[in-house]
Amino acid sequence: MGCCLGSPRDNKDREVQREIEKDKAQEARVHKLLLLGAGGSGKSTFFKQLKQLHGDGYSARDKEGYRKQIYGQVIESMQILIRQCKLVTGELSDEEHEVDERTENLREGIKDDEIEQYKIDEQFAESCKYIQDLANGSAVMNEQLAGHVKLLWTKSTAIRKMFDHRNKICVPDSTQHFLDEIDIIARTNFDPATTDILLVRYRTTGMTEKEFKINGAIFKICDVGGQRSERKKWINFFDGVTAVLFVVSLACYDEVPFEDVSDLDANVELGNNMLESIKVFEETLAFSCFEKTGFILFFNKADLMREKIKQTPITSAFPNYKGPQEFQPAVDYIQNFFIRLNTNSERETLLSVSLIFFL
Ligand SMILES: Nc1nc2c(ncn2[C@@H]2O[C@H](COP(=O)(O)OP(=O)(O)OP(=O)(O)O)[C@@H](O)[C@H]2O)c(=O)[nH]1
Ligand SMILES: [Mg+2]
Repeated sequence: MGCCLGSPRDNKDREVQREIEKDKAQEARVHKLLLLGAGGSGKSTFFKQLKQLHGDGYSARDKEGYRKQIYGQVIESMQILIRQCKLVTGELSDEEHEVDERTENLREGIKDDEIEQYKIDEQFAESCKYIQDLANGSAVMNEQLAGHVKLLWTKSTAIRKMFDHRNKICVPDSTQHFLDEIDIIARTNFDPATTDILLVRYRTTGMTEKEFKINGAIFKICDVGGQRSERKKWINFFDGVTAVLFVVSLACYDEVPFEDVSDLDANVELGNNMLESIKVFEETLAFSCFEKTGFILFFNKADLMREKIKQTPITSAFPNYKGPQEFQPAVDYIQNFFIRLNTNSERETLLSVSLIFFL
């Protein structure tokens, strides 16, 4: 036997060692980027955009999932709009009313002599009942349902008026897009377009990861849920993170957090999504495992903010802001506010980027 030939066992060990080293080298080449941010800030939308631009696009299975999410959003939004109209006009039974006690702040935004305008006309009673009777979490669509949705959306002034308060009742901005297109959505062969896929609102649970090759470098991007209950799981994904991509919605400064509307045990003290976002950012910066981790801040939903600032000043979240209620100075203020929250000089400089949205 030649001296350089080892036993089969030695050979096997060497092979395993080689495999481990190969894996390590491969891992070292992969940059793990963790998408963090409060619920609804736009993490999954960014992830979907990457999938479209740098991944293999959306499979038939993905599209089937998005189709259901769109049906779910249409139904849930309509149920909320009907329910809130009934709440403000005092038409809910005592039992139902109790559940919705926390949305009383909505009443503050409506003058007493305007309340009657939120009463859904009797002619829409059947449509309201049909939609309200659908089980929680329904994600179905058919001609009859689409007919009821369309009738309420196009003919009921109360529903339209309630939609104007969507920031307080957790109806996503993008619901308008889907309600306007209800005829297309209801077709049996409805094939969601890229815009539909990017606009659909679906609260992430758990974590989704995917590798992307961008300009020769390999990035593993991890998308997690940002709702309060989801944030408790974040720590499980902190291993080996190259950088945190922290997403902030510029348009959330007048929105009530989802949990403050839906969770009876929630601490509603904050009551504002921008303050929630600031709190989450501060908490994330404070994790000891991120002491030397680079942070990239993404300021998102600039298109919505540009419109919103014409009506609503940012002082609802930033009472010390003294600048003009105009897009650019307000955005500069918000970006600086976040950047200054990083007091750790050892951490790589925060980079502030505005996401360019797809529309
Ligand atoms: N108009 C507009 N809508 C946006 C933009 N970014 C995200 N959205 C919409 O905002 C909603 C919430 O976005 P998501 O990506 O689901 O938010 P998220 O951070 O993943 O939320 P969670 O999964 O709950 O943590 C979706 O309906 C998106 O289509 C934007 O730049 N402009
Ligand atoms: Mg998400």
